This record gives sequence, C-alpha cells and structure tokens, in this order.
Amino acid sequence: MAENKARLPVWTGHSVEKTLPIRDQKSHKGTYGTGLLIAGSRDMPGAALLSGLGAMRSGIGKLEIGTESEVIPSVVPVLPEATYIRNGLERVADGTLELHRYRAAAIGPGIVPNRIAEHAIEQLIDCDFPVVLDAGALTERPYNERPAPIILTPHPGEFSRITGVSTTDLEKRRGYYVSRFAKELGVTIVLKGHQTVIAFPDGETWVNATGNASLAKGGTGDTLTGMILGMLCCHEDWKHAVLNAVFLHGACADHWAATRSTQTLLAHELTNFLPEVWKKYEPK
Ligand SMILES: NC(=O)C1=CN([C@@H]2O[C@H](COP(=O)(O)OP(=O)(O)OC[C@H]3O[C@@H](n4cnc5c(N)ncnc54)[C@H](OP(=O)(O)O)[C@@H]3O)[C@@H](O)[C@H]2O)[C@@H](O)CC1
Ligand SMILES: Nc1ncnc2c1ncn2[C@@H]1O[C@H](COP(=O)(O)OP(=O)(O)O)[C@@H](O)[C@H]1O
Ligand SMILES: [Mg+2]
Repeated sequence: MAENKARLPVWTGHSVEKTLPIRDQKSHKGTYGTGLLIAGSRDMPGAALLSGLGAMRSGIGKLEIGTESEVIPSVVPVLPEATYIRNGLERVADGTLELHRYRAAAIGPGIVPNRIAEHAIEQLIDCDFPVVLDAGALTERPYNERPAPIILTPHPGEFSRITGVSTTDLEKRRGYYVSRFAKELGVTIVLKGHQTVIAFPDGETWVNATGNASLAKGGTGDTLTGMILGMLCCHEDWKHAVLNAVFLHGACADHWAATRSTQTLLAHELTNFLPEVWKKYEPK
C-alpha cells in the first residue's frame, strides 16, 4: 500500500515567502560568497553548464567551476559570468586547491565516479562549509560529524545505489526510507521525483509542493544541484536554502507547463524562468 503522504508536512509557497533572503542594497558580490562547482566531463559537458546556470541564477556571489579543460569552451559562451579551475577535480583530490575561501561547494553532475572523484569528495567533506553531492558523487560511503551539512540529491536509482533499498520498495515508502537514511548517515537527503521529499539528519522532513512531469528529462537534476549551491550562498539558514531551491525549481517547471506541453521542456530553460518565478514569492 502506498505510504500516506499526509503525515509529512508540505513546504508551500507561504513557507518560501517567509524564508527567502533579502538582497541588501548595500551588498556586494562578496556578501554572497564564492561557490565551488566540480562538474562536467568530456562526454557530459552540459552538466557543468546546467548546474552552473542553476548556481549563478540563484543568488550566489561568484562561481568557480572546476572541470576538464575541454569542457570550458562549451560553457563560457552561455555562462561567461563563471570562472574556471582547469582540471578542478584533480586539483581538489590532490589538495593543491585552496578550499577555505568557498562559501559552499557542489560536486557530481557529469562526473564519472572513480578513485580521483572519491578523493576530491573526501577533501570537500573535510572542509567546514556545506557540500552538495549529486550524480557521480553519489556512491555508498560513511559520513563523519562535521560543522556544516552534507546534502545528497539522489533520484530513486541513485538512492537505491547508496542504500541498497530497491526502487520498488523505496517508491512504496519514500518518506520512511529517506528519513531513516538521513538520520542513519547524518546527512540531508533530497529524494527527487514526483513529490520530492527532503529529510534532514535531525528528523525534520518535508514534501515539496511543486514540479511536474516536464522535469522527467535529462539535465533537470543537474540544474537543481546548481540552484541548491547558489541558494546556500545567499540564505542565512541552510535548510531554507535547500527547501526553497527544490520548491522554486519545481515552480519553474509549473510555470512552463501552464502554457506549454510537458513533453517539451529543456533543462536549461528552467533557469530562464527563475527570475520571474522567484520574484512572485518575494515581499511585495
Ligand atoms: N547533459 C548532461 O551532461 C547530462 C549529464 N547527466 C549526468 O549523467 C550521469 C548519470 O546520471 P543518470 O541519472 O542519467 O544515470 P544513472 O546515475 O545511471 O541513474 C539512472 C539509473 O537509475 C535508474 N532509476 C530508477 N528510478 C529512477 C528515477 N526515478 N529517475 C532516474 N533514474 C532512475 C534507472 O533505471 P531504468 O529505469 O532506466 O532501468 C537508470 O538505470 C550523471 O553524472 C548526471 O549528472 C545527466 O544529468 C543527464 C544530462
Ligand atoms: N514526474 C516528475 N514530477 C516532478 N518532478 C520530477 C519528475 N520526474 C523527475 N522530476 C524531477 O526532475 C529532476 C530529475 O533529476 P535527475 O534524475 O538527477 O536528472 P539529471 O541527472 O538527468 O539532471 C529532479 O529534480 C526530480 O525531482
Ligand atoms: Mg541527476
């Protein structure tokens, strides 16, 4: 029997209105910090662009993208605002990149899981800023106590990979499994899909109120990872950053679906709508 979702509280538009940050007229880009994004590879260059667009459209101060050299020329024409760390994955893995200056980091979109990636993830987890782990960074590992959150953003296939729970069992009890493993692993888990569930390690769990099947398309999760990174850099409360990123990501898809076929969305179009959609929830 499908789990009764009614037990979980819903993160609504009103929740977002109460928790969105104000962009102080006297602020400067340093106010919102620099985010580090390790994403993209030669066969998956678009993941770096999609997550980069998500981050730069979501309140960040500056974005540095660590990616393979050959990926950079495909990102710059569409996102000239980001700067780059050539072969950033290797630089993080071998400890030659200064990490303390970042406000938050995200790693995984378009990254091939391997030993170097694992070393880079270990280095980031050793830092004291929030780290988002997605896609190629979602492999089974323990997480030690640290001063800032680790945020995993698996779809059901990735969740199954890191927990051993079959997607069939998972889909019957999403709320139960995501809350259980968030507590057991001591991390935040965003279990994506229809009615995304967000579970924090302290047991607090929410269901997202937005989104639709137009998001069932490659690249939309990479986009969300970037949006979470950007919002971590501009929200005081990191939990609100995660919840509001998931909500606004789905709200952009809902804006699309209001007048267009849900068969047709391209992931990069989500961030074209974010300026207008975000505005709707800001204080009038
Ligand atoms: N433009 C780019 O550069 C893009 C780059 N991308 C990069 O591709 C990399 C691989 O990421 P990925 O998600 O595409 O593949 P993977 O991790 O193998 O997981 C899929 C497996 O899980 C299973 N599955 C079960 N339930 C599921 C569900 N509800 N939703 C989804 N899957 C579900 C599913 O089983 P199936 O039902 O297909 O048998 C399948 O076996 C990653 O680095 C990502 O960033 C992409 O973002 C696209 C655009
Ligand atoms: N049927 C659906 N309804 C609502 N949201 C969906 C649906 N299918 C997928 N999504 C959303 O789309 C995104 C897919 O993430 P993911 O599978 O990681 O994409 P990719 O890795 O290809 O970028 C997630 O944010 C998920 O919540
Ligand atoms: Mg994904």
